[in-house]
Amino acid sequence: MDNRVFSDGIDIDRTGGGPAVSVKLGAVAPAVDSAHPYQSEETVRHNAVHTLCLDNRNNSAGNTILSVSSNNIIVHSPVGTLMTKTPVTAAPGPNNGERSTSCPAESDEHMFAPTNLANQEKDQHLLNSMSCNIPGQSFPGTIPRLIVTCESRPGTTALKAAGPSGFSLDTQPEEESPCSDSGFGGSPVPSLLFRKLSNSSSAGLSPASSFEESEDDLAGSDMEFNMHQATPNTLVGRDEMAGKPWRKLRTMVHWSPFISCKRRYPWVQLAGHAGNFQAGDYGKLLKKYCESEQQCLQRLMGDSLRPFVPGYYGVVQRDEQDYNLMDDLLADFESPCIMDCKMGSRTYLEEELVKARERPQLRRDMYDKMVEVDPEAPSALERAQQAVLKPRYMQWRETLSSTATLGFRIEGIKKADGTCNTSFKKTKHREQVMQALKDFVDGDTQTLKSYLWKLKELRTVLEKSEFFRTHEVVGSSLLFVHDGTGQARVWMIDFGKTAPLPPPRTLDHRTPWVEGNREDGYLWGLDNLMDILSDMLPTA
Ligand SMILES: O=P(O)(O)O[C@H]1[C@H](O)[C@@H](OP(=O)(O)O)[C@H](OP(=O)(O)O)[C@@H](OP(=O)(O)O)[C@H]1O
Ligand SMILES: Nc1ncnc2c1ncn2[C@@H]1O[C@H](COP(=O)(O)OP(=O)(O)O)[C@@H](O)[C@H]1O
Repeated sequence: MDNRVFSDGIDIDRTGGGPAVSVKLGAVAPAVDSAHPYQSEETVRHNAVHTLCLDNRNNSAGNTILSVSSNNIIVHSPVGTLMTKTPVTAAPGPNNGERSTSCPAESDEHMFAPTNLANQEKDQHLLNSMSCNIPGQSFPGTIPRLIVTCESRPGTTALKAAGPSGFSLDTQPEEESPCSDSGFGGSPVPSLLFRKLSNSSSAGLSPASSFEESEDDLAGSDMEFNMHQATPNTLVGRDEMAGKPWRKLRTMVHWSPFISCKRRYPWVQLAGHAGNFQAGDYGKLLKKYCESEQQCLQRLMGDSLRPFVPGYYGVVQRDEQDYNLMDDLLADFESPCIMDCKMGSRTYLEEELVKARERPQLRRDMYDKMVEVDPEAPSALERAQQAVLKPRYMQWRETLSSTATLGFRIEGIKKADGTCNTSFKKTKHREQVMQALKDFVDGDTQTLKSYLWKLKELRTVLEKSEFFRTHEVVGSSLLFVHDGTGQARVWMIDFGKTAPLPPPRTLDHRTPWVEGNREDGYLWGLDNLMDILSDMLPTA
């Protein structure tokens, strides 16, 4: 991770398709799909409190002042809020300072360097009114460890690569993609659709189900486009939408404009960054290249966790953009039900926190997302600045959802009928999570049991995995997929923020996080998730 480049990762793809893919870097051995033997294990309740720690270490940059009230700890600029959009220079990376794409991002387009206030008097008043009032603590010039707010086209693929072990995937001649006539993959797509979905949420094409009100906002025009492009079998048509408030359509799964080449259904992206995925060859997927993810996937192919991650096939290039080529986990399912669960008690890397201290960047987009969910959430200063720092936003998201209290959160669910819901930002309490899970499995006990079984297998393997012991796994999700045939599988996805630890350090993934220990709460979250699933099963 030390070499990681924090770039915006939002290299907007407007083509929706392109010419042949050519392999650029090393590949790895093909994936296996074997199941590990089940080993019975008691569900563990994690009693440790994942405490919210505050750190008052000094910030050498010295250009921020931390204000703390009983409910908020806020970082702000010394005297100003008149914000000037300031381009952010990505830190030089290992590849000649090139910016990597798709990695945990700090979007230049949303960033503002704090500058002087237009109205110093007003802001001085703000600063005064927000001065530290936690007894015995003062935080001059710092960013805390934790900032807490109270609740309130498919193309053809030529594959030719050799991995470090000499394994190679032979070149295939370029050939016509089976998807090329889909009308999806080859069509240019309006850039509007590909704005960064930092609402995390991708396109749902059908009304959100009734877990809770939508919080995000998709412009009507986005929906217009989606609906015109939607295939009838999975997407809800205009008539069906009649009478439904547009609000209900806001947080829908980000529709990725391609059809799975294997089953020929519209591929679904439940969370993550817009424009990150493209169809690969038969049963494969292209995800925008991210160096840290590539390294993880490559290592995982040689780890005991291999059956629980998408098979990885190396880096390929399409339209001058690098991609990681991996299995499409939906490819073997019929009308799959999908759930994305982000694991862990923390969703940002420690290094992001350090960076935010050293080079604070105000985020207008995150402020907007915050206000949309809870207009009361921003502090007075944040309101004045109309922006927040990324860690502050991430921490707010964590405490708003079940991340901080349960060590995981539901990001999105798509059901067999095509309906999607990504409005789980405020799904925090155990009962709310249970309700969402119940809805996901449609009350089917057998599916619940299958998932619990799979999670037990996964936990057993995680507890022994060399990869897992030696990596900080942040922002990674479990992808749950089942269908009407009785298949139910769980995979680990998204390793963009998974970082190797400096040897000989290891993590147990259950110890509560304090800055510096790099613990991520992954297994604590898994314990809790399994405990909830167990509780949902009828007693014998
Ligand atoms: O879920 P919402 O509220 O939309 O917030 C998102 C997620 O936290 C993303 O994390 P993840 O990718 O783990 O889902 C994060 O991406 P990264 O931290 O990966 O960059 C986005 O940061 P920005 O990419 O900086 O916008 C942030 O805006
Ligand atoms: N290998 C895969 N197979 C099928 N779907 C996937 C796969 N990887 C990701 N997805 C879908 O894309 C979404 C976002 O994936 P993720 O890797 O988290 O993207 P990002 O790095 O942009 O956050 C997931 O919620 C899931 O719906």
